[in-house]
Amino acid sequence: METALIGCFGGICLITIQEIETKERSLLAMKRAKELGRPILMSEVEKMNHIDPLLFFSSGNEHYSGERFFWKDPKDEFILAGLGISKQFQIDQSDDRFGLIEREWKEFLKDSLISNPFSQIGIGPLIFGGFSFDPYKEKTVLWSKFDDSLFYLPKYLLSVIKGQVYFTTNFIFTPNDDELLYKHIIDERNKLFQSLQKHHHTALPALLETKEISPEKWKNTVDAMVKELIRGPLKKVVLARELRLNFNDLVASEAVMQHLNEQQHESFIFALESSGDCFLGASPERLVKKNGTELFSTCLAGSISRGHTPEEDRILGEKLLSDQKNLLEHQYVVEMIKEALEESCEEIILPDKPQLMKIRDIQHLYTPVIGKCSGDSSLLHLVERLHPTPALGGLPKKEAVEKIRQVEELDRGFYAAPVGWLDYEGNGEFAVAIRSGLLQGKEASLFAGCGVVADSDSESEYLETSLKFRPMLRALGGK
Ligand SMILES: C=C(O[C@@H]1C=C(C(=O)O)C=C[C@H]1O)C(=O)O
Ligand SMILES: [Mg+2]
Repeated sequence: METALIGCFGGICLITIQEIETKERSLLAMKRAKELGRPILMSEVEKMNHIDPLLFFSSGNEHYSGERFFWKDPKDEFILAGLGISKQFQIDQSDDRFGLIEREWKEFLKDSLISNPFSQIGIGPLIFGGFSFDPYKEKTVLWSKFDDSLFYLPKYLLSVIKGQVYFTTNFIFTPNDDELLYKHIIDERNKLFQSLQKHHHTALPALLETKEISPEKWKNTVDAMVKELIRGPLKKVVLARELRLNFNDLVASEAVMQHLNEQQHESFIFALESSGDCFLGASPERLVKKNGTELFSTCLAGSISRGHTPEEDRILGEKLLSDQKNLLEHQYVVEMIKEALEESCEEIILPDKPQLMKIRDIQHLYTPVIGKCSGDSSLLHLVERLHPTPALGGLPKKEAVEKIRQVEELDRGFYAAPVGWLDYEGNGEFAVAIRSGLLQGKEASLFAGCGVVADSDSESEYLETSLKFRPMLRALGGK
């Protein structure tokens, strides 16, 4: 769509054809809201010149602080940055939280006016958010700003897809709104564009203290778990722990995002703000992506450190590829993901042996999965079937989650759970929120876990979790 200028005088552009269309559409949306007696969404997509998505995210620090999200895929081909909350979707403890989010989103989209002339997924109205790992785990104050399921439709969405920039504005008209709302939104949007001209650079405060939460107790829990796994019937349980960090000033999410973006090229980079806190991370693990009838998932489990030299690194990789304990840890994940996807897929492509995924601080066993599903398969239903895979929960799934609920000291919140987006056409992508942390003012919590099997040794599992803290720790100025 062209943004044709009708009149520009002395650098001030008065009105565009696009604005006239927007105004007409907004009058229609207001009329519809009054007739139907409920809120109506009007969403518009425009093509833009290049805007740095992190700059866009940062530019929201004044007016949209606490209402921002960010998402980038490992290939840098798909980036989303959202500012402001047009509509929030949240659900507390429920057995049907995935289905409820999906139904509420579909219901909300009914009768909406969407102007999107581009055939591209990830533009136009979409919700971004995540789920807690286990809604039945006793809540602590740590995650008080996040509900068990929390998504929002942003007011403004920047999508950078294979270098092309799209800008979506989402307006909601209620039966009581009049033209003033339209004017207000246009003013607000103009202010947002003006703020993009400014340079936003936020430095990180100094890290004063890094505290491991009960490491000895954690190792004892792993030892006890190993004994239980030897007895059966549980085969694998993932146990996680926490680091708590203190800084001399407030930690701005954009400063951490900047570092993650520079330091973690091979990962999904995500951030979700909620009421002043921010959950963010750099995860190498895709849970599921849906693009039309194509599905993509990842089996990722089994880990070893990187070498100091290329030769040492190669030897470590070879060792991982033939290590029975790690291969078993991985195989459990492959079997479960295959079974979960088979229900919705006509065809699944899955290599019979894992390969290596090498990322900055660690290498993993990795099996990519591709599936072909029927067109009406729902992404959130797939997320529900998959979460948690034995890479984050264990095997059997239900018993492992119950065991974690019972023995793990940590309140996982959104850690190790699905985080991602769902658009108005049912396409989207979810990553597993690992290598992540929660920013809370002058403090932060980091999370890391590992797959415990009958063959596990608590000291090496402890060291494995230490490697997994590194990406977030480095991004926060620690070692
Ligand atoms: C649980 C985490 O990572 C998961 C556990 C792995 C393992 O135990 O080998 C490997 C990759 C992830 O699926 C984490 O990073 O916190
Ligand atoms: Mg492991």
